[in-house]
Amino acid sequence: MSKKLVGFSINAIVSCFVPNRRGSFRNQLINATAPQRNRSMENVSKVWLGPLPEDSPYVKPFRLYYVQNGVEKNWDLLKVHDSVAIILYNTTRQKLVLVRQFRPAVYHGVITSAQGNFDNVDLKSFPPSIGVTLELCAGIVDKSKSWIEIAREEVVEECGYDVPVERIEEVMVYRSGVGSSGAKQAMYYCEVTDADRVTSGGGVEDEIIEVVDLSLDEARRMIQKGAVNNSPPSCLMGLMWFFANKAPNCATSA
Ligand SMILES: Nc1nc(=O)c2ncn([C@@H]3O[C@H](COP(=O)(O)OP(=O)(O)O[C@H]4O[C@H](CO)[C@@H](O)[C@H](O)[C@H]4O)[C@@H](O)[C@H]3O)c2[nH]1
Ligand SMILES: [Mg+2]
Repeated sequence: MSKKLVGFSINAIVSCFVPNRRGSFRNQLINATAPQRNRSMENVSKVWLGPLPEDSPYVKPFRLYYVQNGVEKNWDLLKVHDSVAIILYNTTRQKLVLVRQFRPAVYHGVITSAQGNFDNVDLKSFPPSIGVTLELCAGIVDKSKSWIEIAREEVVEECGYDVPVERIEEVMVYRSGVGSSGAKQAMYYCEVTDADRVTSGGGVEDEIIEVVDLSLDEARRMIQKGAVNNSPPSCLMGLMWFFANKAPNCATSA
C-alpha cells in the first residue's frame, strides 16, 4: 500500500479509523448467539442529514490540484477505504452465497432520484426496504493484514464459513468510484461446503447482515437486462465472472 497521498499519510488515516472493529473469532461465536441477532435491518424509524465531521473514520474529502498541458486543474476527491469482495459458491447446496444489508447510501440515492432531495422523508412512502441491497460478501481494508486474510475474515464474519486462505482465489483487482475516490477493490472466489459453516454469519458488532443462498437460476435472473435492483456493479460483475468461468455446465471451453 502506498504510504503518502496529497499531504496526508494513509497510515495516519487508517490509524484514526476505528481500531479492532472486528472481534476475535471466539467473540464472533459469542456475538452470533447474542439476542441482538434478532434486530431487523428494516426497523428504521427516523432519517435525517448532517454535515460530515472532519474526523470521519470512513470518508475524507479533499481537493487534488494538477497541471495538465500547462493548465492548472483540480478535482474534488473522497479518500475512502480500499476493500475486498468475495464470490462465494456453496458446492453442497449448489448455491451462491450473497448478503443482504440496509445501505444508507443507497437509501439516500433512491430517495433523491425520486424526489430530488432528502428533505422530510416520509418513511411510509420510502420504506427502508428500498435501501436494502443484495451484494457479494465484502469488507473494507482497515487493518494491517494481507488482503486475502481480510477476505477470509469477511467470509466467516458475514457468512459464517471458516475457510483457510489457500482455498481463496484472486479473481481481479479494479478501481471503483473513478470520479470520486479511485478506491481499490480486490475480488476473490471461494468454494465452500456445508461442512465449513461454523456460525450463521451476520457480521460483527452492530452490523445487521442476512446471508442469502441464491440458486443459479436466481443469480442468472439478477444479471438479465432490466433486472438490476440496487445491487452494486461489483456484485453483478462477480456473478457474470462466475457464470463465465465457474458455474457447473457453463464454463467456457478452450
Ligand atoms: N462506509 C461506512 N460509513 C460509515 O459511516 C460507517 N459507519 C460505520 N461503518 C461500519 O463499517 C463497517 C463496514 O463494513 P464492511 O467492512 O463489511 O464493508 P462494506 O460496508 O461491506 O463495504 C465494502 O463492500 C461494498 C460492496 O462491495 C463496497 O461498495 C465497499 O466499497 C466496500 O468497502 C461496518 O461495520 C459498518 O457498520 C461505516 N461504514
Ligand atoms: Mg461488508
